[in-house]
Amino acid sequence: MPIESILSLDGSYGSAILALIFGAGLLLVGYRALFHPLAQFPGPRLAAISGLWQIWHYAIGDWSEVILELHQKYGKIVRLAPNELSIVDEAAMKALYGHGTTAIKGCWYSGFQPPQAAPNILATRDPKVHALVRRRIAPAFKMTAVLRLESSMQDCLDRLWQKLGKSASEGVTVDMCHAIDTLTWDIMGQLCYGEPLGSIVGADNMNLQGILNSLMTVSTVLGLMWGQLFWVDNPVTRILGIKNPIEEFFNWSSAKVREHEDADRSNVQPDMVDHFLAYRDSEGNSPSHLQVVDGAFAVTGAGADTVAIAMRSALYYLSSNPAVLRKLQIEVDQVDIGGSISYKQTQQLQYLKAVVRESLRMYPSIPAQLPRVVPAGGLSVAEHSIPSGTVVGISSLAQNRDTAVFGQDASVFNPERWLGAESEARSLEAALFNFGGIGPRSCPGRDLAMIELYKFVAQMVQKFEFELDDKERPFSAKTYFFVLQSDMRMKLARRERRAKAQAN
Ligand code: HEM
Repeated sequence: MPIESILSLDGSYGSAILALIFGAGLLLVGYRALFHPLAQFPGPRLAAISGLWQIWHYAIGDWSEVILELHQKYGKIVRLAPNELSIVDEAAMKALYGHGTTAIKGCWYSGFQPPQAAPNILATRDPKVHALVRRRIAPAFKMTAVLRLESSMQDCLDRLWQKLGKSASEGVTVDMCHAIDTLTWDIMGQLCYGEPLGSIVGADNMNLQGILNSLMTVSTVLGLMWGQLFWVDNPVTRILGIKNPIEEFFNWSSAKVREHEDADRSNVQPDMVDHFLAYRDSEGNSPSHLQVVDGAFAVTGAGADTVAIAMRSALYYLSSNPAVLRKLQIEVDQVDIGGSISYKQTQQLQYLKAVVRESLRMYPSIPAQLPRVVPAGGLSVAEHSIPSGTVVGISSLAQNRDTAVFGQDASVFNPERWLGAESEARSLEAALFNFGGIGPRSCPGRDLAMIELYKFVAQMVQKFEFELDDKERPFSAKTYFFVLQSDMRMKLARRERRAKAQAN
């Protein structure tokens, strides 16, 4: 056959194939926009026809702003991707994230599963596997176990107060992003591995937080893409020696657990890794190295930055609302007898509790929707019926500002809303969505986080006057699962009243 005819044959095949692909693409777009079961729900047009719209916003880190604007513009239910909806609805929240839910996590979470590890507590989608993993780590999170570690927590806080006191005396502004990061990494290190980790946050030799931030960025974006972690973990990346943050963070956790396994720890205060190692299943079997690493990996990854964000949120709202700060100072001063305020003392401070709740409500550490798959039988939201198999999620940021629950001032920082009748506060509390609900996949670190938060805010207010250096631009923030904040500069001064109280 002459070469020309082969070419022409190839050419016409080529055109036909192109035309077919183009036609199929058009059909798919038309179907998704007009005939798909989710076509009835409002949302950006591009989001309805392709997942690329959401991937783009996840990649540029502006999802906090996007998800709020979407719900303000379109209402309770918004279409985020061809098969995904975001919902603001208290009843749906309970159905998806409450006790007894049968909604499993969406496949986005597989982007958080380290390839070489045991099933990860956050990423595992199978409820039976998850229940076993959760049981293994549960003893370390009991309130009694956590409270036993309060003095280690206080040591970390005292180190911070010393550093901040020095900056206050020298009159230099402090980057509260870095200062609080070192605190929460110190606490997390102390509680999980028995040693502070704050000094290695951002340090050149071991930028642990930098690795975690890259992990969050990579997993958040790749979780939405076909192939997920294959993009960063494949033969080519391995030959080229391209570093994969998930593997780096995993290897670091594995080495830390190995140190515990190799040491004689009979005479030390047990930390979380000790609790994980001590676990025995119903047949008396101890966990494998990889299973213990999974616990340590998840706790270190989830337990430091989330709390740091919440602490900064409280400082931000306090310094932007001087009357609230003043009222809190007066309350805190009543229990200030010179030493550091304990967790038990914080529980007598009703205004402190209101301030912490309100700042968590306004600025959640994990603001994006947490995707779940609608189970068999579908999900009813208001007058809509959402078919099974649809990916749906509730964003804490949008849910916590639902005017139907929190009133017309839902977007205003107002701690007073928590100070009404106890039943009213309880029902507001039940409508908050900060810790992933109260079901099987909710946050096991909630109590620990609240202890850290109450102690930090009470003691900061007890010891310092503080204000934002630049009120117009308090800090920078990008959202990659967590909100990654940077550059929050504050001016500090030691509190006069304390000096007087001590002199008396
Ligand atoms: C203010 C602080 C915190 C916030 C706002 C927070 C929020 C959350 C949320 C929303 C989830 C559910 C995630 C999802 O379904 O995708 C979660 C899960 C989780 N959190 Fe937290 N968290 C905080 C502190 C902590 C701490 C201190 C620890 C550990 C020491 C921790 C460990 C975990 C773990 C291991 C999971 C996975 C649970 C599972 O899937 O069974 N968190 N957290």
